[in-house]
Amino acid sequence: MSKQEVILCKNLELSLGQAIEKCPYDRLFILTDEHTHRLCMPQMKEVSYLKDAIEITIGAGDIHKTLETLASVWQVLSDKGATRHSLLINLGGGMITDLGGFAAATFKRGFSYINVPTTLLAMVDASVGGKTGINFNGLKNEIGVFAPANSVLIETEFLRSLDTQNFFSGYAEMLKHGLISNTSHWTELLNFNTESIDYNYLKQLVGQSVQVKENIVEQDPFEHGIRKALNLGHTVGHAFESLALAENRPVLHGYAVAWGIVCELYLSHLKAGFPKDKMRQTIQFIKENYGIFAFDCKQYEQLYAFMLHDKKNKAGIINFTLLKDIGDISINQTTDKDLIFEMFDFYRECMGI
Ligand SMILES: NC(=O)c1ccc[n+]([C@@H]2O[C@H](COP(=O)([O-])OP(=O)(O)OC[C@H]3O[C@@H](n4cnc5c(N)ncnc54)[C@H](O)[C@@H]3O)[C@@H](O)[C@H]2O)c1
Ligand SMILES: O=C(O)C(=O)C[C@@H](O)[C@H](O)[C@H](O)COP(=O)(O)O
Ligand SMILES: [Zn+2]
Repeated sequence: MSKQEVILCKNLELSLGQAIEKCPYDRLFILTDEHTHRLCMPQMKEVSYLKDAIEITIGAGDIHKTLETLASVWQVLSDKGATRHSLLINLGGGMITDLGGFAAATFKRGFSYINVPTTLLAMVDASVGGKTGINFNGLKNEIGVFAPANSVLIETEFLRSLDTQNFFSGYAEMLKHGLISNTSHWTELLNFNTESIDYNYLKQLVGQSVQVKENIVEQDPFEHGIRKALNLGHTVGHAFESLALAENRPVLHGYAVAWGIVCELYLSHLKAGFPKDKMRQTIQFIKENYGIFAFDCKQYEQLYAFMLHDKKNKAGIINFTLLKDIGDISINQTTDKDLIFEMFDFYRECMGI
C-alpha cells in the first residue's frame, strides 16, 4: 500500500485544490450524508474545482452503512457515467469515509478518492489507513477492502458543529491512541477540558492522535501484526455494537470502543500485568463521560458469539490486543471462555449494573 498523504489543513480550499490536481479525473463526485450536506457542504462551495461535482447524499448514521446504501451510491455512479478515471470526495464522518471509500474501491474495480473527514472520529481514525467497508448480517465492517484514499484533508473547523456525543465518540479512539502510544499523550487526553473545548489545543491533539495511527499503518498496512494495536477495545466493543444493533438500541462506535477498553484493560491487567492505577484512571474517565451499556449474564453467550466473528481471529480462537503498560503492546493474545465471562462480570460490577 502506498504511503497516504494526510494533511492537517491551514487552508482547506488550497489543500483540496492541490489534492484534486494530483488526481486527474473525467467526472468528479462528492458524497455527503444528510447532515454533512447541510452543515459542511456550504464551506466546500468556495472551492472552484467543485463547481461541476455531482453530489450524492445518503442517510446519516451507522444504520445506513449497509449494502442497500452502497448499492444506491453505485447506482448514481453508474447512471452518471463514472469511470475508472473518476474521482470521489467523501465529506463526512467515518460512515461516509468507510462506505464511500468502499464504493470507490469497487466501482469498475476501483477509482481514486479523497477523504475530507468532518467528525473527530473520522479525523483521527476512520479517514486514514485504508480500511473501507460496510456492516452486514448484524456484524461490524463484515464486508470491505483495504483501499487508502489518495489524500486525507483534515480541517478541524468542521468540529465546531459536532454534538457532544459525537465528540466523545471520536475522543474514545483518541484515548485508544493514547493507551497504545505513550504516557504523556494519555495523560494529556485524560486532563483535556472537554467541558469547554479549546479548539486550537484540540487541533494539536488531533495532529498527535492521527500521527499515532499513521505510524502504525505505515509499518503494517494490512494488519498482519502491529496494526492489531489499533483494534484495542474493539474485540469486545464491536460485540457491544452488534448486540445493541440487534436489540434496536444502537450505540455510537466510539462509545462501544470505550466500554470495550474497560473490558480489555481488565484482561490486560490480569494477563499482561497492566498497572492497576492506570486501569482505574482510564475506567474512571470512561465512567464519567460515556455512561453505561447495560446487559445481564444471560447475554454473555450472545456477546461471546459476536466476538467469534472478530476479524483478528484464527481457527475460531478469539484474538485480543492487550497492553503490558501504556505503549507496551501485546498482540495475538488468547484466553478461555471463563475468563471472558469473568471480564463481563468485572465490567458490570465496575459500571454498577
Ligand atoms: N475505517 C476505519 O479505520 C475506521 C476507524 C474508526 C471507525 N470507523 C467507522 O466509522 C464509523 C463511525 O464514524 P463517525 O463517528 O464519524 O460516525 P458518522 O459518520 O455516522 O457521523 C456521526 C454523526 O455526525 C454527523 N456529522 C458529521 N460531521 C459533522 C459535523 N461537522 N457537524 C455536525 N454533525 C456532523 C453525521 O451526519 C452523523 O450524524 C463507524 O461505522 C465505524 O465502524 C472506521
Ligand atoms: O484502522 C484500524 O486498523 C482499526 O482497527 C481502527 C478501528 O478504530 C476501526 O474501528 C476499524 O474499522 C476496525 O476494523 P475491523 O477490522 O475490526 O472491522
Ligand atoms: Zn474504531
